[in-house]
Amino acid sequence: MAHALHLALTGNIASGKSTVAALFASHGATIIDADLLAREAVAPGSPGLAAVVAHFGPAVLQPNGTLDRAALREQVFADPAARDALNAIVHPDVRRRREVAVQDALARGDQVIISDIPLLFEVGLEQQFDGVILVDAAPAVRLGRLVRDRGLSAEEAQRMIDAQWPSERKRAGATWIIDNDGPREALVTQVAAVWDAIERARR
Ligand SMILES: CC(C)(COP(=O)(O)OP(=O)(O)OC[C@H]1O[C@@H](n2cnc3c(N)ncnc32)[C@H](O)[C@@H]1O)[C@@H](O)C(=O)NCCC(=O)NCCS
Ligand SMILES: Nc1ncnc2c1ncn2[C@@H]1O[C@H](COP(=O)(O)OP(=O)(O)OP(=O)(O)O)[C@@H](O)[C@H]1O
Repeated sequence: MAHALHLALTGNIASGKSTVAALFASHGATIIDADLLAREAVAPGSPGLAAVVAHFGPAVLQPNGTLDRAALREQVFADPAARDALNAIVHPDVRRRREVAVQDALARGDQVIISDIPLLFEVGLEQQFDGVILVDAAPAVRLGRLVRDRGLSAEEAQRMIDAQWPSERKRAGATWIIDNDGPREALVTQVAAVWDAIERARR
């Protein structure tokens, strides 16, 4: 009988994970997005936000009480110790939220659950999944997207790229690899091929 699978989707910043996740969703996958869970963990009024302000100071708050993401980003990508401190505040909560979301999906009878986890390998979570889908693109391509689509300076974009493992190391640990250096259209066929392989693995 077919059984449910819980897969991880990962890839370095601006590789195209969210774009690929949307394509998997159109095939029927349930997507659990760690970046979204990380935002919930520091929502206004949350203990997570209070912990961030206690550590980083009130300068990371906007006048309306929400997190000033750009201000925090500048601090954490300039300093590995600051990044570790932020990760230690946010990651345990993200993990709890993901476990709840996975249990909810399984209880609904969802058959293909894909957790989008940017830092899967850095954090060492890859063994917890039935398979790992890696989205990859060359650093220069990703840098271009960060500058073009997110309005970052080249220096800040490079610091974010440098805060993650090089993709060679991630490719070695992936079950399936989707290359996204080319046009968006090239993703459709690659995602369909991985989806077929997932369906075969469920049987
Ligand atoms: C530093 C923050 C405030 C910057 O917010 P911003 O809106 O600019 O970016 P966003 O959250 O959309 O993240 C964009 C990408 O940055 C990269 N990134 C984010 N945090 C980290 C980190 N701690 N280490 C390495 N890369 C990271 C990921 O590739 C992520 O997809 C935010 O990224 C954050 O709270 N990070 C800590 C939580 C975390 O680790 N998130 C990543 C997955 S759980
Ligand atoms: N093949 C492509 N060609 C051009 N632009 C692309 C392509 N794939 C994705 N993009 C764009 O690049 C940016 C990053 O893509 P996306 O948000 O899917 O990546 P991500 O890996 O989820 O990023 P992040 O790590 O920042 O969350 C987006 O603006 C997206 O529209």
